[in-house]
Amino acid sequence: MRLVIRQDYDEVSAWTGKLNIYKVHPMESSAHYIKERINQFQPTEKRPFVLGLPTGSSPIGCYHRLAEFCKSGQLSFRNVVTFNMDECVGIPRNHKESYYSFMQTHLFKHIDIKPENINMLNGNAEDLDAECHRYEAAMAAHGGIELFLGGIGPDGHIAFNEPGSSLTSRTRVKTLAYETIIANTRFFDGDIDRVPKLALTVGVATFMDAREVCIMITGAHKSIALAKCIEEGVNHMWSVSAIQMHPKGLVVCDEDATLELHVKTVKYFKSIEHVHQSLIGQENLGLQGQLLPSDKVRSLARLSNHGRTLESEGEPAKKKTRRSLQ
Ligand SMILES: N[C@@H]1[C@@H](O)[C@H](O)[C@@H](COP(=O)(O)O)O[C@@H]1O
Repeated sequence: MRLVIRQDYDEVSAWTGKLNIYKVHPMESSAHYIKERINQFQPTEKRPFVLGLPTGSSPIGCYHRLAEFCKSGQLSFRNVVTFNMDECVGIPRNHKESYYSFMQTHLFKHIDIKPENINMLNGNAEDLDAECHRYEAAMAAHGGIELFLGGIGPDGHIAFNEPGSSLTSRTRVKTLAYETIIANTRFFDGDIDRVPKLALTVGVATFMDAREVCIMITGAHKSIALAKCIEEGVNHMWSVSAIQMHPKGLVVCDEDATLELHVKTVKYFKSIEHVHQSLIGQENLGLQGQLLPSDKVRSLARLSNHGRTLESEGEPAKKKTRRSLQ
């Protein structure tokens, strides 16, 4: 799993062009990352790129940047098929707080996606269980999800997989946690009676089945969840922690979200990114395709080893060990 740390929400959403202290390659932040993935895939009508999408405040900046890419001709959604991860039960589709409306407002009406390529769960279906089965079958019929983008709640849930959700869960009807219902009153004029208590959601296993997953985590209020996700074991009480089992998992977070991580963990992932960029993003380091000079590699290695004794420039390890034993 990779952890990419950006300065703030804007940098997590989309690289803005300004350099941060780590001078990291633009494609690493969410919108650029998605653009690169879709463009590299070279989707066609017969072989579309299948993208999983979340709602919430976390992806809004990323969606706006994707729309800009589309307008400027750097990206097209013509051969992209999308599957949203969840939907509330019992809210009319055109209600301003339905996830359908959210997606129209923030992404779909600004891009060139074909309406028939948009897949969303129907929270008003007569048979909700059958609707969930239909959704799983539709994803499978498209060969599965290529890249699933996600956000999390402060309690570490992905989609609506509230704490205690089975890590093998599939798309299903879910009762929302009291905290989530309270959090959602902000969308319903503070009136708890109007807040949906049920939702349809992809399962943890549905999400993790994607060939690649990318989770955006911003804000100090999600820092405990990030620490649980990164530094502790896989645990159904923090469903996002299942990402540890994913062969291609990426978490993009801001500095605020790292508050509860060990300094050592933050330094470790930053140093890994340095080395990674030295191999794939040379232009940002001013290197035109050649490998980093050895002194740079040595100083990066020192960083990534958290201060453990390392051979220093030109000095054999043996000599250093002897000296430190004296
Ligand atoms: N079902 C959604 C999740 O998919 C989302 O990740 C979470 C956090 O939302 P936000 O990004 O606004 O913090 O809210 C809801 O619970």
